[in-house]
Amino acid sequence: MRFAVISFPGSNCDRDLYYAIVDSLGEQADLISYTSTDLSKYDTILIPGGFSYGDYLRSGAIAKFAPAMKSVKAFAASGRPVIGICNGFQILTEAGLLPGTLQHNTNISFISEWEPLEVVNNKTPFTNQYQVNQKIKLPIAHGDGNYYCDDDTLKSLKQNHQIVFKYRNNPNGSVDDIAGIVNRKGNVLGMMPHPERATEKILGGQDGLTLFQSILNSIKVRSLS
Ligand SMILES: NC(=O)CC[C@H](N)C(=O)O
Repeated sequence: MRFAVISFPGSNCDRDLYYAIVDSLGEQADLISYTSTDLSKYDTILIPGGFSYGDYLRSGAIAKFAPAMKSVKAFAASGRPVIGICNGFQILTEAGLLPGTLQHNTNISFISEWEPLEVVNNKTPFTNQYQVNQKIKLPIAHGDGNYYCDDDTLKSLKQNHQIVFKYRNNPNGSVDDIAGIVNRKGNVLGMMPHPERATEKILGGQDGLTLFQSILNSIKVRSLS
């Protein structure tokens, strides 16, 4: 299984993701540049956290124009898994691959802490190894994590079971306590918490490793069918 981690100017969680895949999960990964356009040898694309282009204009607003993003869109359209974590989630909403947007946290502060979450939907390629309603704990580290969408979008997110993770103690003002969503097809995930920072006990918890194991499982199941 081969994962691509796309580094943008200002990404700072790309190495954490690489480490999580190679050392914690035991699979192959490449750190690739935002200028790369050939994603053909990868099974999953990971868009890491950080401050791409210094968060100028809005978080993720400039990264959406990076050459790699055209290929990410084609990759997503083919039904293969794409994950955006934190700034990666912001990039995916800006690129139109996920609905809604990420606003400043309601307290206008950068929040860095471990956060209790609930797995709302375990029928996705990213969560199939969790139990439904499982309580987990992952770190967050963001200033713009306040997920917003209009009422119609929220209604359709609920109807299509696109809400995947919820905060149990909403830290940033996100509508409906949303911490992570998938697209309608279910193959693109965006989430503000950092699973890559919770893949070993020594890091404070392993609840993030289950997410990467879920992807492995879904790719294996797909290749058998
Ligand atoms: N850890 C991150 O990815 C930070 C995301 C983002 N730039 C913010 O502060 O909101």
